[in-house]
Amino acid sequence: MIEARHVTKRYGDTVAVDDLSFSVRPGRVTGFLGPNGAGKSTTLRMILGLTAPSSGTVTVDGVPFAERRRGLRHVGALLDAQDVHGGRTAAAHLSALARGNRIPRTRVADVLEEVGLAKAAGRRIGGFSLGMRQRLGIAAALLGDPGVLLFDEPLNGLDMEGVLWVRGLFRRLAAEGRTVLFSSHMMSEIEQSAEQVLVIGRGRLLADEQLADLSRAARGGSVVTVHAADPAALAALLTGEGASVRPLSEEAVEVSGLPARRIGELALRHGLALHQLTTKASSLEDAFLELTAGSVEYAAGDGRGGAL
Ligand SMILES: Nc1ncnc2c1ncn2[C@@H]1O[C@H](COP(=O)(O)OP(=O)(O)OP(=O)(O)O)[C@@H](O)[C@H]1O
Repeated sequence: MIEARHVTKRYGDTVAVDDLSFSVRPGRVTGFLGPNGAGKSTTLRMILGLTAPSSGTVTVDGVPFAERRRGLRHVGALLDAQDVHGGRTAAAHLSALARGNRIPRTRVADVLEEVGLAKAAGRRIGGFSLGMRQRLGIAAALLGDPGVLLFDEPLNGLDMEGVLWVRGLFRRLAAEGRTVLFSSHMMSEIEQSAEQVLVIGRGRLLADEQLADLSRAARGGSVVTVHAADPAALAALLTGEGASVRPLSEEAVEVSGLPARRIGELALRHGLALHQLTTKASSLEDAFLELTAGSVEYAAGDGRGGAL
């Protein structure tokens, strides 16, 4: 369990993290979502004790992480895949980490196999692609068989096969009862991989919800385009049911406030022929943009954009 309580981090005049409180529970994958500069990396660094909060507390299983000896056995993390010694081989890099944390050497071969780098064990990291470095970073996080895992933008640089592999790995780690937290600035990545989502913007918590709830809320706000034989009659019917209806053409209307299924059922009951029903896609992305747009408004006037 990771717990942040009223955590604030200031860099001079910049408030990178602003009174943030949340809990990340074991047994499920939690996505940490926010636009560039929202404060995700700073928060992850504070969880790991690499950056001290200006105020507030962050604990892992009740204890500030910096107070734990042999930390890798408790928390595994991938922060920056590029931050490795290029002259070392993959195996030497992991062996050094294992030594420093009193982790059995046999784990090195195990984790290299796990991330698909067994054949590259003896190659220098300097020649690794970004995707290979991400895999090596994930191997380092897994090395101590920790109960808590943190990943900063773990899907960067991975090809489709790599992305699918990471998703499967996260699900398995969570199913084993571990706490898994990963950051991304893309709702689409979170949507495919996480069950719980923490959304931050400008260092503030904007949402802490199960993805299914966020999805339901977003769907409630979705828009359905309906092509019908008699759009005027359909508009009158749906307006009477509380929907907002906007004509699009002679054949089509745009409906908000009712899901496609209900529109279809109402039309059937009143003998109105429908030719097409289309719910506007990527409504979760819209929900995210709406949430973070509010955070930009909150901090308007300092000249920094909040766009993705
Ligand atoms: N060491 C530092 N010194 C000064 N400002 C910093 C430092 N680290 C982060 N910041 C500032 O804090 C804010 C949050 O940055 P952070 O890197 O945590 O965001 P992020 O959500 O991880 O963004 P990204 O997705 O771009 O990595 C930014 O305005 C950033 O410029």
